Amino acid sequence: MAIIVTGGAGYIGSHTCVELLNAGYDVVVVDNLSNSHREAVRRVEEITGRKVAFHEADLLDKPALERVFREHKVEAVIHFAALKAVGESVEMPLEYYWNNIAGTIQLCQTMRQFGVKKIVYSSSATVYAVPDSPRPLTEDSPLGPINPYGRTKWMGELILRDLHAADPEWGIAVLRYFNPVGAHPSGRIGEDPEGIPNNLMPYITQVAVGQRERLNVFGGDYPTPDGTGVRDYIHVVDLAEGHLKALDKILTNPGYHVYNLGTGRGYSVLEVVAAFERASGRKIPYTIVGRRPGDTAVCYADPSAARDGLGWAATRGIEEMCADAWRWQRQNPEGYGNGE
Ligand SMILES: NC(=O)c1ccc[n+]([C@@H]2O[C@H](COP(=O)([O-])OP(=O)(O)OC[C@H]3O[C@@H](n4cnc5c(N)ncnc54)[C@H](O)[C@@H]3O)[C@@H](O)[C@H]2O)c1
Ligand SMILES: O=c1ccn([C@@H]2O[C@H](COP(=O)(O)OP(=O)(O)O[C@H]3O[C@H](CO)[C@@H](O)[C@H](O)[C@H]3O)[C@@H](O)[C@H]2O)c(=O)[nH]1
Repeated sequence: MAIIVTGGAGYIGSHTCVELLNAGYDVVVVDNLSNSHREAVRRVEEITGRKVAFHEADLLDKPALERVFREHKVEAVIHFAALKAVGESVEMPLEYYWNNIAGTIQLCQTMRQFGVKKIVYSSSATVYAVPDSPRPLTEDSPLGPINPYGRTKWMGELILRDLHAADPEWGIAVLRYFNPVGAHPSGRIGEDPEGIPNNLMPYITQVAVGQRERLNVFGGDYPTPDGTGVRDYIHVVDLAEGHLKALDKILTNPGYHVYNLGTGRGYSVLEVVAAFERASGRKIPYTIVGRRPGDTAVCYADPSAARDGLGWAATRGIEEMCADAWRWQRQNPEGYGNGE
């Protein structure tokens, strides 16, 4: 029996494939490589010493998806495939709704057709409404994403909830990630953003390696201890392990489950910069500039539902996140390169 990983060539998907293979699962990756490289899957095989069944296919290509389900005996699906750039989603809402929503619907239709009713879904802390005052977000905090990308993640959740209400045989785990960072400790797989990174950690690592001159810190006047934004950074390997726990859960206990995956601890931008400097021995020059539109002051998880419901808690701290992000960047200054 195999697990289909959609988006398995991507950042979080590739790390999850490593954990699945190490735990003995057979892994089938479905990815259109729109934001990833075939090389990532080869390196997953190298790290684990196991083979991955790779299908270069788009979730919107129904016959291709059916071929995958026909070829493999599929037990469950972990669904990472999505477009994820907030700014781009504002410019291209139709592409985002089409890819993320139509892709999810078509995947679920095909699953139903082949009698596969277990799915782990990648959601995001971005589905939460901005709280009036900083407090840890629990799964029943008010929802209200403020950009098209966030709305696609939220709509995906609603579709899955309705699916479970209509057919309770479905086992669904919705995982709301906070801020995934870091890389596999081997330094062989990691985050490989195209162009100028939007996110803090890849920007910092590119400054450290000399590809960018200095970091712009977006806002120094937030109501936080040092004035910079606070986020709940989570090591991507902790996140990957959370997916295995979620898979165990739905394989043994159908239902509709929602869990935050975060550490419960927030770090400011300047705290991350300081931790990275300690981990890398490199100085990160920075300038404090204006706030980035759409950013909130503070965002961190209450991770207790995942602890109680999945027996999962993040174990890797900020130093390890920085050390692993740095090793990946240093060993792969061009990411996976310009190849496939
Ligand atoms: N990285 C984050 O900060 C973050 C935070 C919260 C949630 N998420 C969610 O986690 C998931 C994985 O994110 P990631 O950071 O690994 O992104 P990523 O871009 O590295 O991975 C997504 C993968 O999906 C593939 N893909 C996209 N559309 C596809 C389609 N229609 N058919 C087949 N493949 C397709 C891409 O080629 C890519 O390999 C996404 O659903 C994202 O929304 C990410
Ligand atoms: O060059 C940069 C980049 C970021 N930041 C700050 O660093 C923090 C983290 O920013 P970033 O890494 O972009 O993460 P978020 O803005 O928290 O958004 C991420 O986390 C959300 C919640 O999971 C997801 O929805 C988004 O897709 C994902 O980009 C924020 O305070 C930013 O203002 C900077 O100061 N300079």
